[in-house]
This record gives sequence, structure tokens and C-alpha cells, in this order.
Amino acid sequence: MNILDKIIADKFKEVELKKSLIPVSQLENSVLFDRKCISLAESLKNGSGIIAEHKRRSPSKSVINQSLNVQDVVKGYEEAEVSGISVLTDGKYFGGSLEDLLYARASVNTPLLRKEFMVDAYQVSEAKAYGADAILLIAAVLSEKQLIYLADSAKKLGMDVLLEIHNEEELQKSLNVNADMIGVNNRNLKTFEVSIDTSKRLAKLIPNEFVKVSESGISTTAAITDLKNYGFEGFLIGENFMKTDNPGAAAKEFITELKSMA
Ligand SMILES: O=P(O)(O)OC[C@@H](O)[C@@H](O)c1c[nH]c2ccccc12
Repeated sequence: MNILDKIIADKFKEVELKKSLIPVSQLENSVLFDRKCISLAESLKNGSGIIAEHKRRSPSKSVINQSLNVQDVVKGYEEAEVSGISVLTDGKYFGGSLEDLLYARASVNTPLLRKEFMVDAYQVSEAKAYGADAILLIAAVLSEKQLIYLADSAKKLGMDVLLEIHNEEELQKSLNVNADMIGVNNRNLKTFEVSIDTSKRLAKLIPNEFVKVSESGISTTAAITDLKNYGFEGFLIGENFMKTDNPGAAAKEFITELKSMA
């Protein structure tokens, strides 16, 4: 079993357990469930295009930063004028939680992406109840049918959908999904290999109705300029900011540099 298979197997168990503890009706009755979402896709088009991520650790890097407070991090990101903030909610492999998402929501108005391994519509309802504006769907772990169903579930609740692919085959099964954005993950989740060329190769195959997002392994403003030439409007950056003592300040410096290049 590769790491992705392990994560998904654990996720199925986790979701079943949660369903037995908190019925979906309880999620639907929560305060944030009726909150109007802010579109992440629109925000990307109108701003810096940076989606900054809150990520404490990952299977590929182990510890990135365990000593920060999520509220400070997201406030810093908002001050830096990021277009969106991604909050990892997986506990076992990434050290995140739904509480992180809730605290983030209480701290900022910037669109929030729930970064999670979605396998069940229950998690889509959770995302809404804990304040997300958008969800991630990973084509590598879902069938076309599941992708369509989960995306429709999110759209019904007013959330945007970022659909993640990393090869041609995954793009093929994504074309009929009601997603707002297609994200090319430069990191292969099975081998952890990172190559920005993956984004460049797949860019021309992605229909224009989707906002194009490049994910992972981005650490320079030059990479962004390069990716913009391939039609990308969104750039998901985690480790490059989170490895510093002050991710907000790092994001601010990065975005200031980006602006000076435009
Ligand atoms: O830290 P990086 O290399 O900047 O990557 C951020 C983000 O793209 C990455 O965390 C990610 C992309 N897709 C995912 C799916 C699940 C978990 C994590 C991810």
C-alpha cells in the first residue's frame, strides 16, 4: 500500500466513526451552515492569486512547523493579501483538525479552502458547518461518479470546488465534474516527487471554463511569473511560508515582490 492508499483507508474509518457520533442533521443545524460563502475562484481572479496554506506537518516532510497558532497564521496571511487560505484538517498525517478551520473562520474573511481527503458527502457538510468556502476533491482517489456527486453536494451548499489532478488520465475523468477550479498538483501524492513541469504540461489540456491552479513545490516569484504564462491564476503555497517563524510576514514579502514585478 502506498501512503495515499493508507490515508484513504484511514479516512473511511474516521468518517464512519464521526457519522455515528455527530449526525449530519446536527451539522446542518449549526450556525455557520447558513453562512454565505465567498467564492475562492473569483477571489483568485481579482487578487494576488496566492492561496497560502496552514500545514503543520506532512508525510513527505514530517514536521514543518508545530509551534504556531492557527489564528495568528491566518491573520498574517490575510494581512499579506493572499486570495485564499487553505487549512489542512487531516489529523493523523498532517496534524490539522476541523477546529483549525473553525478558528481560522473566526479570525479572517478571506475565502477558506478545507484541505482534506474527501471520500463522503458527510465531509462536505462538515466543511460547510466549520466555515469553509471551498473544498478540495482529489481525482487520484475518487471515481468520476464520486467526483460528480461530491462536487454537486458542495455546489448545493454554495461552496466552490477545487478539483486536483496530476496526470492526463485524472484530467479526463474531471471534465464532466461541476468544479470551479482545476488544480495541478506538482507533487505526486504516491511518490512525493515534485515537478513544476507537471503544471506546464497539463495546462494546455485544461478547458478554459476552469480557473487553473498550480499546487505544491512553489517557492519563488519567478515560478509564478512562469506559470502565469501558461494560464495559471491560482498558486497554492504551503511549506515555503510555514517553514518560517512568521508565515504571514513571509507571504507578505512574497506578494510585495510579485506586485513589484507586474
Ligand atoms: O507545501 P507545498 O509544497 O507548497 O504544497 C502545498 C499544497 O499544494 C499541498 O499541501 C497539497 C496539495 N494537494 C494536497 C492534497 C492533500 C494534502 C496536501 C496537499
